[in-house]
Amino acid sequence: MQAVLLGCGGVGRAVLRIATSGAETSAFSFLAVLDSSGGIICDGDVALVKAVLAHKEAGHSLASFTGHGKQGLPKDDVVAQIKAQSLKFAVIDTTAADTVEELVSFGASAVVLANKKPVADASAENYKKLVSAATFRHESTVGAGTPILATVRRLRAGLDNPTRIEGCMSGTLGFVCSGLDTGKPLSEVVREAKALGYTEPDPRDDLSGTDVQRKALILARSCGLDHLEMKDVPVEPLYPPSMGPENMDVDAFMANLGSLDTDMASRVAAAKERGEVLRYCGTVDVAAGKASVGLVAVKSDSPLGRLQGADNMFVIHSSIYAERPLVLQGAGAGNECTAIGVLADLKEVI
Ligand SMILES: NC(=O)C1=CN([C@@H]2O[C@H](COP(=O)(O)OP(=O)(O)OC[C@H]3O[C@@H](n4cnc5c(N)ncnc54)[C@H](OP(=O)(O)O)[C@@H]3O)[C@@H](O)[C@H]2O)C=CC1
Ligand SMILES: N[C@@H](CC=O)C(=O)O
Repeated sequence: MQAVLLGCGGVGRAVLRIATSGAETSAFSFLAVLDSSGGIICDGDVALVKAVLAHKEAGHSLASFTGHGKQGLPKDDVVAQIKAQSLKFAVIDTTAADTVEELVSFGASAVVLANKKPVADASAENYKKLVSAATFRHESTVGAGTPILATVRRLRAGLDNPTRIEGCMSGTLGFVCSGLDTGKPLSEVVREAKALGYTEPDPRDDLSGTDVQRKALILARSCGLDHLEMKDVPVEPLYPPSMGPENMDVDAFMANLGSLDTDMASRVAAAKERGEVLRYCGTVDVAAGKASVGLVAVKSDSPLGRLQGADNMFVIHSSIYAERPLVLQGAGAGNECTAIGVLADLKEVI
């Protein structure tokens, strides 16, 4: 089965780079690649996919691509050509857009997501439809390549349903919080996280807690709490409403970040006096049917307090893992580790 890649930004390009490098280029075959401008029908031609990747890496849009006898097409034309071929294919979503209807309209046999929005922003009813419409994998939506959803799936398959999962689920906020521990200002660590490809395209998705809220909801739904929706997961933003998307664009937000430095530094200093550090945590209480996320102070020498950089940590409690929980720790953000999760999902569904 071939794959249609929707989205060719940091993560999408890493997917193409890894899939087309090394000896195993035949393991993954791309039918088409699309960005926000349009797309290219690749029909499994690895040399063409590499040329498309180079074109995107040079900062161009796919609509402007020409080469290998192909040229960029409007998205509707790409979709029409894919449908005309009547092939079985998987669609991979590495956009950060609201793609739920688009995904269903592709008529793919399988759906693989790095994009959280189709699963988390969907109503409980649409979530159930999406999950049942095609073979469905979304490992990279939580923990990037760290296999938390596969772990939950395996526990549930073995009838050891998680009762509670808590931990740090944001690479950006992990990086930010451990940077604050070292005395760096908030504005500096957020800029670093953005440059490293950890943040969402709009870093406010991270700093508002919304990205963690989405992950906690996805995790909750994967634990069987599929009645929960975003509004049911309380969240704590790290910036005031005056800096929200309705009041300024991303560049203005980044330029204004320094105004948050002093307040955050005093919260960090107050925690330090108690031997604590700040961590942005999420909790899914399966037994109580609830999930929540927010900034908490934890002991510096606790497992969450010792977490560094963009690592995530998930502490899973279940009947079997009651006395000593199952702990999963690993990179929680980054284009390459996310792409690995996407490719592993793709391998499972093709
Ligand atoms: N970075 C990370 O560590 C992780 C990211 N993710 C998720 O992966 C997704 C991608 O992140 P990232 O690569 O950093 O984002 P980018 O902004 O770098 O890339 C997004 C891509 O999607 C394209 N795009 C936007 N809208 C559409 C659309 N409607 N149809 C087709 N293509 C579209 C953009 O097109 P154009 O190039 O024309 O702008 C761009 O190529 C996000 O949803 C993020 O939450 C998940 C786990 C970890
Ligand atoms: N912006 C997200 C990327 C992965 O989901 C994060 O920082 O965790």
